[in-house]
Amino acid sequence: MLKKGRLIVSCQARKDNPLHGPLFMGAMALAARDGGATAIRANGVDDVKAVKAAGLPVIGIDKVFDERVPVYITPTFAACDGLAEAGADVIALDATPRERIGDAPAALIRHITETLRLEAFCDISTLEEGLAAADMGATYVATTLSGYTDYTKREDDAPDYALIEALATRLDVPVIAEGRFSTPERARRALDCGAHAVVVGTAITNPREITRGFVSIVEG
Ligand SMILES: CC(=O)N[C@H](C=O)[C@@H](O)[C@H](O)[C@H](O)COP(=O)(O)O
Repeated sequence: MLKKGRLIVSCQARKDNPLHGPLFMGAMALAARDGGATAIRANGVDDVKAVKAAGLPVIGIDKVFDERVPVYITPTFAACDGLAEAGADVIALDATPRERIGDAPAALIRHITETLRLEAFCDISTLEEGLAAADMGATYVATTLSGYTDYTKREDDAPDYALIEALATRLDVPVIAEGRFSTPERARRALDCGAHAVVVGTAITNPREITRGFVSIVEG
């Protein structure tokens, strides 16, 4: 079980990011551990193996992009199996009912919890999706996709505090806050809204985006 009231750090860098790859993501995980993170979220088999060296629980995902469908976070049994073999302790998946090439969320959750005997971390974007994920056997329900599905896209960059509160009120399974926690104050507020733990990525592990944020304010 991921510890309550703690910070989880997401160490991810896409191919176009100069920090892409297990060498840098492994180092990010060590830095996050030394800074007090309780767990690490990482993408892909190579990065999951690398971040394991930090000795913290790892939430593994495997982003598989296919332009025909919107779902890309751990869409198949094969992706789950690869992450389990790489040493993930928890597997995160897209648990929205959107069109996908791959396996249905309910089947993936069963595969993770019953066959692989790991924890299933369900990324959702609405209250209804969170309730459905819990019914399907989610170990955790996370707000990761709020603002990223067609029907939740919004202009502002604020985290979805109302969703955290609504989920925490309705669910017995732990609710994890993830997405757009760009300051320590925002992350703290997630816990005050009832989140079990909060995941922070960009604001801690993406120096390119952090630099962009400084440049836009310093240089106007
Ligand atoms: C929507 C989507 O694909 N989110 C991804 C999920 O793994 C990552 O790109 C995010 O960086 C992560 O959720 C952490 O969020 P933030 O970087 O805002 O702290």
